[in-house]
Amino acid sequence: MSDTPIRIATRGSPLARAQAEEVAARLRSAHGLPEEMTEVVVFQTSGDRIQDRALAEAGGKGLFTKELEEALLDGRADIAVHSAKDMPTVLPDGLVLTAYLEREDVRDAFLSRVAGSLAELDAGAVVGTASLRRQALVRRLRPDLKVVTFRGNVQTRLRKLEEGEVQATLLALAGLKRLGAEHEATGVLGLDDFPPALGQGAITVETRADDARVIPLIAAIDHAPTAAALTCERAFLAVLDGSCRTPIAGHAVIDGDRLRFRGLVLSPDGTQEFEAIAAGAAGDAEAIGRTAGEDIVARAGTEFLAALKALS
Ligand SMILES: NCc1[nH]cc(CCC(=O)O)c1CC(=O)O
Repeated sequence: MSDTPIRIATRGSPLARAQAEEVAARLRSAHGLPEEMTEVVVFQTSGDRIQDRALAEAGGKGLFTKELEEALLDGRADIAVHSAKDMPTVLPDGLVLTAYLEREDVRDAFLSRVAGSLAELDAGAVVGTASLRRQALVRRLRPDLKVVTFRGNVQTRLRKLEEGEVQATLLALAGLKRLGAEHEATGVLGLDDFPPALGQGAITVETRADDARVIPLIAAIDHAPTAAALTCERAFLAVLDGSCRTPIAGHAVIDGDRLRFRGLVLSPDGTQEFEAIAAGAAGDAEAIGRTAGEDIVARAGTEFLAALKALS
């Protein structure tokens, strides 16, 4: 191997940097590389610049990845580290997802200073979240709450919670854990009531498709069960993801060589939902996800899905 460092592109948020450092550390330990062989390079993305509106309004998917992918394509970086949840289902030509690290807890955390759980919030209490999935799931469980769009990094959100701007918010437990801020969670939401976003809790590594030096190095840190789960979830999303305005949730679980999947599409107000449950061999991950997506399209009808698109 040449002794040129592997340049690792990341966003600048504390969570993104922590994830990039984790990939760097795993790469060094998998291959016995010295510290100076990995170099984390920070890029600002549009998603980081836009702070005043819901991301779906600003263009949705791709906002956290585009600038990192441009850096890969023009050779300013060798790999890009992303939250799998933020990855569009279609990548630019010439780029591939080469590895997934072992998945963290996929569940959402409930954070509040005034209630121990979503069920304990007073009627009319304000819940802040920018995620259409979380908005729809909250409304489905508690139509009496007031749901508002709420952005910013974890620190900003905690401050707004402290100042009483909202009575509760929801965040991925995985992100809190990676930031060493798990203690900020008031509680953890159950998977039945609160299925995660496709890809939640998983870190993925993107490379150039023709990078013969880096691809074998990255492949060594891939976690096969996580990769199978994510292949299923991304296939499901690819069928349904006509619009980033679609509240959509789902989760594949690998148990030995078996895969179980549950996917859900909701109306934004949480009153309508379409669920698909599927299982099969882990080796058929992609087909299971795709079939589950097609099953929902068939039942929900293009009309329901088109109505969601029309919202954007
Ligand atoms: N959309 C932002 C984003 N992308 C990934 C995570 C958390 C970490 C993960 O799911 O792996 C978050 C923040 C959140 O949803 O709380």
